[in-house]
Amino acid sequence: MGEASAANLPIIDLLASDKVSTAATLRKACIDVGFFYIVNHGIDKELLKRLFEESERFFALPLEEKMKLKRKEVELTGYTPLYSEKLDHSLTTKGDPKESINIGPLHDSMCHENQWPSEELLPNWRPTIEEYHRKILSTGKSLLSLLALSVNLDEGYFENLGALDPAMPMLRLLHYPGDKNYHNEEVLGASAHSDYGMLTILATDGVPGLQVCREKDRQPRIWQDVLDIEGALIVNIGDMFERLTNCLFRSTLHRVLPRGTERYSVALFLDIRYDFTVECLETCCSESNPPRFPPIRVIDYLKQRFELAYGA
Ligand SMILES: O=C(O)CCC(=O)C(=O)O
Ligand SMILES: [Fe+2]
Repeated sequence: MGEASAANLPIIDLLASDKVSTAATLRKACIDVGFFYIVNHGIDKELLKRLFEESERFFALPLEEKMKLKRKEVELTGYTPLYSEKLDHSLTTKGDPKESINIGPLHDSMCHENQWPSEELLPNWRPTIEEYHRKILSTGKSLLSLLALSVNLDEGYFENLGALDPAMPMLRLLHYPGDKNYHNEEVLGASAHSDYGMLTILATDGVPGLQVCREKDRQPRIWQDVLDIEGALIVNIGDMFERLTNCLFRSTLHRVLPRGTERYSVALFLDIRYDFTVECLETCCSESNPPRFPPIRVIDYLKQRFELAYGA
């Protein structure tokens, strides 16, 4: 595996005063690569530090403790042990060398029942995770307003439609233990995939590994490193948003390449109300560019995707 070049992703300032110009930069970023950094995102350094400390504490628990929170067959929430998930179904390897825990929406939800480690073992875990969950959801909602602007819709478009009532945020804490077989092309921390939902906001501990491939159909694939920028979070457009924009915005292929170093990351996968029907945005289609996909309910779409990933 040769050295990869840096992806040099654009930076979006969420507090910039000129929203129109920010939306234009965002539009270009989403059309070009579907990946970008955000700064002034409302999450302070101190919270991120606590979040990563709690994440380390959880993954350091004995497997037996973690397995008490194991993701149940029909649920998306809970703990997924090493090698249980394979993001690239074309691979013949046994699964990705990573473990994770998913925490679903904090509001009452019929769809997801959250499982928390015992307070005795990890007293600060739940309050820290809940604080981050709430704040990053709020960041995600600001970003959705900006994305609406960037496709020439009203800032309040998704909110006014009721699509965020409630929004469906899924927080995922990930741990890559640092695989000894990292020289093997097939053993990747997270194999090549695009994300399913609307958008993903990622915080990492700064350990490199994330890579993007701008042209998924080109062979051989060219991978670029997404380097850490102090204070910035990484955002990517998911397949559902790509679908909403009739493929104007890109849901870009990415992967995590293990470098033999332990790595932690926390991803927020933001989705809209599950019973909502997604169809092409009116500003993204025309007579000469008709919708490429039929309308589909969010829940039906996500189910299809998760069944493939978990081999359910
Ligand atoms: O850990 C990372 O940096 C990325 C994880 C990821 O792409 C995912 O879980 O979808
Ligand atoms: Fe991903």
